[in-house]
Amino acid sequence: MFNHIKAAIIDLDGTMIDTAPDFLVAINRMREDFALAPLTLDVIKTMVGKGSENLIQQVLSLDFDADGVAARFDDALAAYQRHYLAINGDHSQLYPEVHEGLQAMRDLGLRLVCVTNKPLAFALPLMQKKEISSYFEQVYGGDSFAKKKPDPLPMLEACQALDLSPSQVLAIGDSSNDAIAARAAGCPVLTVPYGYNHGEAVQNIQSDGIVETLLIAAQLLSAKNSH
Ligand SMILES: O=C(O)COP(=O)(O)O
Ligand SMILES: [Mg+2]
Repeated sequence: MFNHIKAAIIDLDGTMIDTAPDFLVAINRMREDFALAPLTLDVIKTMVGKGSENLIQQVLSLDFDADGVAARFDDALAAYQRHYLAINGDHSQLYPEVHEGLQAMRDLGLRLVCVTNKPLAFALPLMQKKEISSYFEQVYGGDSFAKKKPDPLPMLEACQALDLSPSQVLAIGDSSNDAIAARAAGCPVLTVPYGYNHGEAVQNIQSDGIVETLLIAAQLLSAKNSH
């Protein structure tokens, strides 16, 4: 299955960086602005993965009905974005073996692209700050295309920009979003078990395997490529 892999599309939040603590601070500052009680990290983790708009929708829905959410949505999103940009990366860290895994993939000759549902204006400075930008030839955010993961569009656009067929491009992510998007695009996909999967067990994700770290993913690729 991994014999012809030429590139990898790697997810950001929950796959390379444990950003839930950043989300927690930004969301709770926004909630404070609206005189709402703070949320816990465990609750935030179930809400991350489908982009900022979806996150704000879920957060407001805890306290307001559909009309109440709609009335506050624009102001809440703007407040959240302001708070997030002010602390972006301060409370988050790389998962174990991310540098090693990315370097091992580059050493195998793989081209690397990041496809995240995070807005590009958050993703780019965060990746710079955590010193992983240089591994990637391109980064696409949740606002780079007309649709986000789990729609296959971002994966298809990334493959087209690489000038590779989806079967030559391995996706690696932490959530069902990544796997659904990858499979619909025709990319093989691996799952890391330590991220955020909307509060669902990672074993329920329809993927081609679970890899404990990005370094294990690279080792799997090198083992398959040598046969
Ligand atoms: O910002 C999000 O909703 C999650 O982004 P991800 O696609 O990098 O997991
Ligand atoms: Mg993710």
